[in-house]
This record gives sequence, C-alpha cells and structure tokens, in this order.
Amino acid sequence: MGTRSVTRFWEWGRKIICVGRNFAEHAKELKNELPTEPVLFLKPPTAYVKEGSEILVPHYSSDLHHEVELGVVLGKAGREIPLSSAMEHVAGYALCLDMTARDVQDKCKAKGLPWTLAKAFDTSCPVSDFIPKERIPDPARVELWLKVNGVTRQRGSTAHMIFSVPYLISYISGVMALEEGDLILTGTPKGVGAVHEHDEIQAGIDDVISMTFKVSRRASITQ
Ligand SMILES: O=C(O)/C=C/C(=O)CC(=O)C(=O)O
Ligand SMILES: [Mg+2]
Repeated sequence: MGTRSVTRFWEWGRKIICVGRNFAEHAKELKNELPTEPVLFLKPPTAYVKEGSEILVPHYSSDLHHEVELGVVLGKAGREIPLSSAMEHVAGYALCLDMTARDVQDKCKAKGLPWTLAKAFDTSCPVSDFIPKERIPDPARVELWLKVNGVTRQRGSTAHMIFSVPYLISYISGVMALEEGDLILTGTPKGVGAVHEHDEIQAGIDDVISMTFKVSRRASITQ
C-alpha cells in the first residue's frame, strides 16, 4: 500500500469537528444569542461526499439546509495547542458544506437533545479537493459563496468570524486531541436556506476553488 497523503483527508476516517454560530449575522437569522465560547459538534467520516456523488436528503427530513463553510485540514497532531503555534498544525483547507436537517435540528433544540440526526447523516459533509495552505495566506480573508440553481444564497467573508481559525484550533485541542487528517468546519455566514431533490448547489471561494453537487432524496429504510 502506498503512503497516504493528507491531500486526500476524506479517506483517512478521521473526525470532523464543526463550529456553530461563529458568524453574528447567521446566529441572528436563526434567532440565537451570540456565543461567548465556540459551539462545537461532530460529524462522522461517513458524512463525507465528493463531487460526482449526490447529497442525499435524509428520509426523516423535509427541510434540508445548505451552510457553506471554510474547512481547515490538520497536518500535525496536538493537544492543548498554544494560540501562538496553532497555524503550524494546518496542512491546508477545503471548501465544505455543513448540510443540516433544520426541521430535525429545531425539534432537537426544543427537546434539549443533541444535533446528531440533524447534522451527522450520510452525505452531510460535501467537501472540495484539498487546498494547499499557501493558496490561502490568511484564513481571515476568505470570500465564501453559495448558489442554488444559479441563484446566490450565501456570500460572506471569514473576516466576520467571531472566533478565528488559530483560536478555534487552540480551543478545540483543549477539549479533544487533534490528529493529522482531522477537518474543522469553521461556521457559516448568513443566508442559509432549503434545498430540494434535483437542485444543484454550487459553492466557491473567490479566486481559489468551486464545486458543484446535485441533491437527491434518500429512500426510506424499510425494516
Ligand atoms: O442554533 C441553531 O439554530 C443552528 C445552529 C447551526 O446550525 C450552527 C452551524 O452549524 C453554523 O453556524 O455553521
Ligand atoms: Mg454549520
């Protein structure tokens, strides 16, 4: 077997750590308070989907939302990583979607339950190809956009993140060990909304990368 490369991080089976409510305008559009420390949740590696495969609406949801986000790919493991050296742990980036079953999330929130059903289903984490670190000299100056069927839904700069990429790496590594091949989704700007079967989602980072996914519906599981 050849040596594996972090440039194909989605094949490593490592964890996907997501940050929520990291843009004030998005927190406001969902009527959430601004966080005083990062809001974290996880997706399993089975959530990954690459261009050429479809995003599947879970059979238990009728309100699947898009959330375009900057993903940070870890190149070096660490625990309790100091803020000053956090960026040394970054191998590169990826354009990511945090697909969210909003109706299910709303029910979970109302009952005080975890968001697993809403956020961690198969195909809930579409990702672009690996973006080498040099292509994004400053993760606080990344212009994200997302269109559905050619209509712009989201456009936002990572300059508006509440918690910066180095802060997130340092904070998360104080909660759980970070490993090579892990991916951190850093939160979405405003403009999230529903997608339906047969829709086409295009997303991009200005001057860096773009990707396209079709939406399909997952057949319900028959016992
Ligand atoms: O609290 C809510 O209603 C929703 C929060 C999210 O879905 C958080 C994110 O995933 C995000 O802000 O990117
Ligand atoms: Mg999100």
